[in-house]
Amino acid sequence: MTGIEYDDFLDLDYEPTGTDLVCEFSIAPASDMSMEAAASRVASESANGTWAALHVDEAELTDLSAVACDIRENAGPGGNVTVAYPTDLFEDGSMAQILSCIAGNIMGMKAVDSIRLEDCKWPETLVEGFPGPQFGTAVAHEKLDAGDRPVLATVPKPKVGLSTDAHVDIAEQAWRGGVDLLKDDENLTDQYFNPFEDRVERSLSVARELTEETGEKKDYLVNITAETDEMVRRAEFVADQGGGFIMVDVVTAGWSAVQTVRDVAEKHDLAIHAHRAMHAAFDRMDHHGVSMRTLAQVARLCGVDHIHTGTAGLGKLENEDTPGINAWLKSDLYGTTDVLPVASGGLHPGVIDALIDALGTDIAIQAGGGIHGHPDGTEAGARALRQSVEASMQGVPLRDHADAGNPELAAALDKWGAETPR
Ligand SMILES: O=C(O)[C@H](O)COP(=O)(O)O
Ligand SMILES: [Mg+2]
Repeated sequence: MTGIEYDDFLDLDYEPTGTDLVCEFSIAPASDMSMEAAASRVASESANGTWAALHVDEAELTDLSAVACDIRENAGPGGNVTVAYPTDLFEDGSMAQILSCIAGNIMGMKAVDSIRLEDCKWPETLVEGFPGPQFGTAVAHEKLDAGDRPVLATVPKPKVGLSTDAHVDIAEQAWRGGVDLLKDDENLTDQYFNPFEDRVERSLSVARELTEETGEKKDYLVNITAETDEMVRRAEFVADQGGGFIMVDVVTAGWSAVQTVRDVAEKHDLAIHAHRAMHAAFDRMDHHGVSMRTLAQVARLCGVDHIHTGTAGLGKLENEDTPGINAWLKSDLYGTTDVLPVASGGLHPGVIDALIDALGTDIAIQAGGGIHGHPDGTEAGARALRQSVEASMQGVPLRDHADAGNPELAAALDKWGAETPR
């Protein structure tokens, strides 16, 4: 018999192996607990331990213990802890099971006042169990005609309440003005004022007309978010109607549902746009929860092609490490396809130069209010966005480009300047 106790989960001499999943946590221990005591409890509870010392017949047990192997204390309370998990702890290809370990019970333990999962280093053996994205950044030329510029998208506003007629009319103007993609908002799914099937059928029919008219491929990020079987049905409907993209609210729908949709997407050659509504419930507090960086990693493994990663502080959302997250999404991960990061939330033509400076051109830019709030309407707003992208890519100051025969950009700059909205 062997006794398994909390101390067994702490080994500061342990070097993680190439098959360990290595997680970085920031931890504030409970006031009566040392960092070592809190770290060993975190490693224990997230792997195979519990609060009581256990007496187990070693012959009957596969050792799946995690190891708290590095502790860096901060000047203030708490610090960072590295925990290494053996791959065998995890079920192949089950994101739900992985998260129930590394971001499960430990988030609420008394042993820590707060705990945040900051980052993960994923071993190849775990990554191989997931499909990863099908298209990633390649959507810009494989499914669209964006070339080297950012992919441009717009969400009709108000986000809900528009009739299908109004929705399709706005879509037509936006496509004609120069965006590549119409996008549903995160809370527009299948409501009576704008039913799913009618909206999809009519919008995609207009997308085909505008593709013909403009010579640029136009498509639609259709929000299929619903109960999982219904999402599958909606994805199939989009494919039947000739659409190339589906959108899922990945956090509210759940990662297992995303995994199911990923399989269906492959059968129908659909790219997946991930909206992250509710992410901030996990990642907004810098001392507790799960970082957006980690959520983005999870999304890439589960196989989304695009994901929202913020606006580097230039839009309406809280500033976050958008450049760092985007770099991870495009980094080498044992040959896994990359992900196209989406900048969205309070963007308008007057901030596009700064956005491209911060994030480069290999992104999607979504502007809702920043297009439809243009003084001359949606089509002018879309033109202004496109002109702003052109200027930024040529290194021409936005005002100079506006004055050089781009009145739509001039009107947008007169209205918004370079403000970052709140
Ligand atoms: O879903 C989104 O990303 C938004 O609806 C952003 O809208 P906005 O561009 O008007 O802020
Ligand atoms: Mg939205």
